[in-house]
Amino acid sequence: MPHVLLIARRAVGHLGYVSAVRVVSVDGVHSVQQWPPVETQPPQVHPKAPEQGAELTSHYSECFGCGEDQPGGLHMSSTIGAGHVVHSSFTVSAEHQGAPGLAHGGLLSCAFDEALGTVVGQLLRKPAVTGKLETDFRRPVPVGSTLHITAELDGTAGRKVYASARGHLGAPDGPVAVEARALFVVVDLEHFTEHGDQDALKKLRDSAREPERTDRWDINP
Ligand SMILES: CCCCC/C=C\C/C=C\C/C=C\C/C=C\CCCC(=O)SCCNC(=O)CCNC(=O)[C@H](O)C(C)(C)COP(=O)(O)OP(=O)(O)OC[C@H]1O[C@@H](n2cnc3c(N)ncnc32)[C@H](O)[C@@H]1OP(=O)(O)O
Repeated sequence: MPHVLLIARRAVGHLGYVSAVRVVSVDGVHSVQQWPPVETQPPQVHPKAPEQGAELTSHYSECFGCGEDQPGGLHMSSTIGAGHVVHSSFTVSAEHQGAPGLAHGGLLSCAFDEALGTVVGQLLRKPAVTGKLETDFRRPVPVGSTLHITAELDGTAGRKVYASARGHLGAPDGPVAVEARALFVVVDLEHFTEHGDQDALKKLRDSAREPERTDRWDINP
């Protein structure tokens, strides 16, 4: 029976290097995993990042994770927490099932991609994409339940940004049902202009210029 135990989160040395050490035991064979997997610098929150308590609006109205104009999306909402943290919530509906009455694991991973991308994008205010996403499913997540996800910036190494998240079932202090870790890679805006859809990019730029949306990230400053 696989078993994972989070045993330490510590600051090391004058650089403030943050590391979590996980002992993973599979069929009695133990291995130690370090997170972040490389030496990192403490994340530098952008001076224009939203303040603690700010309720975030969608970064893109057609985003599958948070967009209000995406009927089949997850419709997640997020709030800035203390330090390097964002709190997000995701309510599982019948459209998200994988087994009768239970959330599909891939959709849960998607919710964590969104929560982790939000903490990276909103606090660093740099364009970044998911390079790697790892998810641990600890408990079944029933339809109708809400996952309260706390995502945290763990450190940066050049263009690499490491973040991790825990999803509590039913309440912010409920049992942990899902955990995830991700590597995001900071990219130039050309990543989106070269590979993305031009009409959709124009829509995003136009909405970012709306006066009431000055809280939005400067996609094209
Ligand atoms: C997506 C929406 C963005 C819209 C922006 C608008 C507003 C933002 C504001 C707020 C944001 C709010 C919310 C965001 C919510 C959700 C976010 C969802 C994010 C996604 O869902 S996004 C879609 C899925 N995502 C992709 O579509 C990426 C496809 N991919 C690529 O585009 C390239 O693959 C890329 C760019 C990743 C790297 O390519 P590259 O050529 O630029 O750089 P390179 O390969 O050199 O990697 C540099 C260093 O990362 C290491 N590295 C890379 N990948 C690794 C891996 N898998 N494992 C271990 N290490 C890895 C290398 O080993 C090297 O490390 P080192 O520097 O040490 O050598």
